[in-house]
Parts: sequence; structure tokens; C-alpha cells
Amino acid sequence: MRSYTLIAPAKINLHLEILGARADGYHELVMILQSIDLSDEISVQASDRQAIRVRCDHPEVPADKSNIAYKAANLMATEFPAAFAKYGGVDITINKRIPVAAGLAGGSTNAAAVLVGIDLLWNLGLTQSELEELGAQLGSDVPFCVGGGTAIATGRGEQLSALPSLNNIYIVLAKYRSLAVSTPWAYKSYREQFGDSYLNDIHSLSERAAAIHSGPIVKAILNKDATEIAQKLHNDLERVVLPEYPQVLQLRETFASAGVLGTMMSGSGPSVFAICESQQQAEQVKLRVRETIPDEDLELFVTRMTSHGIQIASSV
Ligand SMILES: C[C@](O)(CO)[C@H](O)COP(=O)(O)OP(=O)(O)OC[C@H]1O[C@@H](n2ccc(N)nc2=O)[C@H](O)[C@@H]1O
Ligand SMILES: Nc1ncnc2c1ncn2[C@@H]1O[C@H](COP(=O)(O)OP(=O)(O)OP(=O)(O)O)[C@@H](O)[C@H]1O
Repeated sequence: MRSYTLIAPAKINLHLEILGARADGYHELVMILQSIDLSDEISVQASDRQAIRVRCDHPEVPADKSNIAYKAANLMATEFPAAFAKYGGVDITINKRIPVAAGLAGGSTNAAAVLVGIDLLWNLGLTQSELEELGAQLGSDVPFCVGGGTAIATGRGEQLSALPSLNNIYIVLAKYRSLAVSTPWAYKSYREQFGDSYLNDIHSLSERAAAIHSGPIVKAILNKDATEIAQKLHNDLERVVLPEYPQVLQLRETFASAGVLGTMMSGSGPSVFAICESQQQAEQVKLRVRETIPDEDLELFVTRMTSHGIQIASSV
């Protein structure tokens, strides 16, 4: 049976700005999303049973219909019933390395990999933008995960404009294994606490553009200047997550006192990343954080920014 093995990278948010609440329950955002070199491996294999099956080596990730990888395959089967009938079922195997429920788009990148894998398995020849449109039906972060790299995301996160890629900027990533933050809770809390500061009353596009704060970090990205990027990191969701989760606040403070270029929570948390001058500094910072917080529940990774989205590792 034919199969593809795909590399599915995680993302961090270099900028996350909430512009307002939308009628559909989502929030209008301006984000800068960045792929990192910390990936799951997804294999998508044709099967002779007319069914979708998911296996995952991580005990906390469901292997049933609630897995977003299952939902991605089911969407492809619904959108392309003739191909589903012709090529048969799909067996999906997920080797999970990205921390779960971390604000790193772990599920979203798995879904993007399944879309890419099934497109190849069924010879559909979909374009990147067609794959991104399908991804938007599964989650706001899924379209970005298809192509990855560095991008500005607007709307609810699904409208993408590519930025020049940032390679080899080293980061340290920290996440407490047992700590999870609900994304709906984070947005809802923000709306309840800071709804008044929304830009909903700004109607003209030029007024709205002038009020958006992502300009300085975009300039830093265009300059490919790690120090400048690190100084301009921003995440509105920190305003609700840090007061509620002291461990996340402690990670931010521990990174800051370790002399990194800059530090921020990713997405809705609870993972925190720190931008470093070099791989060597990143390794030193990792050791220092480990000494300061010798809690085995804390996972620490040294990784780097990458320009890759979903990639094919092998095909049989
Ligand atoms: C926090 C981020 O990861 C940052 O990149 C994303 O904004 C969330 O991306 P995601 O997990 O793919 O989000 P979705 O699965 O689309 O939505 C999960 C929930 O988050 C909230 N949500 C998400 C995106 C958005 N623009 N506004 C929202 O209010 C909604 O309550 C939604 O029900
Ligand atoms: N393939 C999957 N990988 C990881 N989690 C999954 C998957 N499918 C479903 N889930 C469930 O989704 C929840 C969120 O996990 P995920 O790792 O995607 O969060 P996240 O990194 O915060 O995502 P995002 O940054 O897109 O909001 C988990 O609690 C898990 O049970």
C-alpha cells in the first residue's frame, strides 16, 4: 500500500494582537506566525478498508474521531468522494514530539500534514491555496501550517501574507507537561476583561491599519535582525494568561533574567519561548532555566526558526 511520511513543524507567535470580537464568536487578529524546527512525524497510508484510522504514540492525544488528523481525512473524503471510493481508506500514524495543548499548533500541523498527504495519495494535484482553504475549515492555525515559514495572519488567523523567511534564529522553548490552557477560555477572558479597548469603533480601513501595532516587528523581520525582533515581541493573550497561571509568569521572568534577547508566551500558552543570540547561548539558557526550576514536569527544548511548512520525508 502506498504511503507518505511527512514532517509537520510547530509554530510560535512572534506577534498576536486582538483587534475585536466578531459576530461568529471568533476574534479579528493580526498575528505573525513563525515555524520552528520542532516537528511531529505523520505517516499517511492507503488501506483496503473504506475507513479512516488514526494511531498516535502520545497517551493524551485521542485516536478517535475527535483527533483533528481524523477530521482532516474525513474532510478530504467528503470533498473528494470519488477519490475516497477509488483509493480506499487511510491509515494515519502520528509520532508526537510537539508538546500537546501548548499554543504551538500541534494538532493544526497534524491536520495540515494529513491534507498534504492525502492530496499526494489520491493524486488530486491541489494548490497550496486550495489546501489552505480546506485547512481553514478545520481550524484557524491550519492554513499557516501548510506552507509554514514566516507570515502575517489576519482575519481569524486564516488569511496569510508571506514575509521573508527567518532561518537559524535559535530559541529555547519551555512548557510544563501537566499545564494546559484552553484557547476558547483565553479569548473569552480577554473579551470580558479588555473588550472596551477593541478597535470596533474604527470603521475605515486606513484608521484600522494605522492603529495596528505590528509595524515595528515587521520592519525587524524585513531587516532579519534577531535582537530587534526579540525586542518587539507582543502577545495580547499574555494579559489574561499570566495573571491566571503563575508558572507561565515565572518562566517569562526566569528567561528574562537569563539574559536572552527577548521572551514571550506562544499563542494561548502555556508554552514560553526565548530568542537567543546563538545556539551556544540557547544551550546555556536551557541549563540555567533547568537549574532555577528543577521541576521534572518542565520540558525544555533548544530549537530554531525555520522556513519550512509540511515537508515530505519519504514515500513508498
Ligand atoms: C491562539 C492561536 O493558536 C494563535 O495562533 C490561534 O488563534 C488559535 O488557533 P486554533 O487553535 O487553530 O483555533 P480554532 O480551532 O480555530 O478556534 C478555537 C477557539 O479559539 C477561539 N478563537 C480562535 C481564533 C480566533 N481568531 N478567535 C477566537 O476567538 C474561539 O473560541 C474558537 O472556538
Ligand atoms: N493530532 C492532535 N495532536 C494534538 N492534540 C490533538 C490532536 N487532535 C486532537 N487533539 C486535542 O486537541 C487539544 C489541543 O492540542 P494542540 O496540541 O493542538 O494544542 P495547541 O498547540 O494549543 O494548538 P493551537 O496552537 O493550534 O491552539 C489537545 O488537548 C488534544 O486532546
